[in-house]
Amino acid sequence: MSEFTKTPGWLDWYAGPSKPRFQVPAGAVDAHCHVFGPGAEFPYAPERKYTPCDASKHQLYALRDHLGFARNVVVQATCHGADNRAMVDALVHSGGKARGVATVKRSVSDEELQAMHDAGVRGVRFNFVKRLVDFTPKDELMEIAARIHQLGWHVVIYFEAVDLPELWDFFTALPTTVVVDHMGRPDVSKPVDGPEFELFLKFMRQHPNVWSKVSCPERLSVTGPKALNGEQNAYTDVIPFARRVVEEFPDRVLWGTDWPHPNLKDHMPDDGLLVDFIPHIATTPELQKKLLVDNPMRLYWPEEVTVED
Ligand SMILES: O=C(O)c1cc(C(=O)O)oc(=O)c1
Repeated sequence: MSEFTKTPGWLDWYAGPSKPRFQVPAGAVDAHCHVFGPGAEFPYAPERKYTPCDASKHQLYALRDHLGFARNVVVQATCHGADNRAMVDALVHSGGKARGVATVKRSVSDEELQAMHDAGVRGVRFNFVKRLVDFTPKDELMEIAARIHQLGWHVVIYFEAVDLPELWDFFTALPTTVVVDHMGRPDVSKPVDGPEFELFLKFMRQHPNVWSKVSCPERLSVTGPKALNGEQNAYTDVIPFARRVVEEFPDRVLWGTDWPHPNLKDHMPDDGLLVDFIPHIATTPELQKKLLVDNPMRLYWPEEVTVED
């Protein structure tokens, strides 16, 4: 038994998800998901802002198989702080089918970085969402970015759309590939061609090293409908935003389930129905293959990608 008590109101991940109607292409990668603990084996960090339910690597890999994915990218969840043991353990037990994104502090040693590299870590995550993490000075983050750049890793950034103007100079100074979580969390009640989302598109347009995950419609949607009870047209208000990014930057987009969906307050989606959301935002087989196979393979398993002339 874990000694941890879940945050009040915590929603557990959806047990018994439906089988997706949309069949993902062969070799598809769920490029954004997490493990939580289990807390008894990998304790949650003292500085965490929430205490989740457990969500183990075995449960994650069972979901991968059920949904038809071939691989995962396991992103360090903030409830584990900079203690990457649960994430690294998941990579090590994936049979080479998972790579990871870590959270590190300035004090991390070169040996620790190399050990994480050997386990399959290929990026670090910088989080600017105030409800999730305490502030880290930008000079510390820039120092980390310079170090992990030498390992060929990239930086994943998580921020809210309203904070992009203030973070712009820092983001555009990063020396690595930069991957934005969940499209920079647009307010989808605002127009897709309005100034806020236009700034995000400009960020990607002007900086070819910037990629975006077109994930988390369940987090961004205001009007729904929710991916529950067989709903095949879920989260319609998010579709124009995600489709816009996929169509303008087809070679720089990634998709992930975000399982086990930390901090959802309203509902917990059926992950099978989340997969059925994909063809609404990547509308052709070509776009789907780039989103789900070619792009994540290029970023996370480049040694397996053969370059075509
Ligand atoms: O919006 C969130 O609450 C959230 C949290 C985390 C995390 O705690 O790592 O990761 C995500 O991708 C999203």
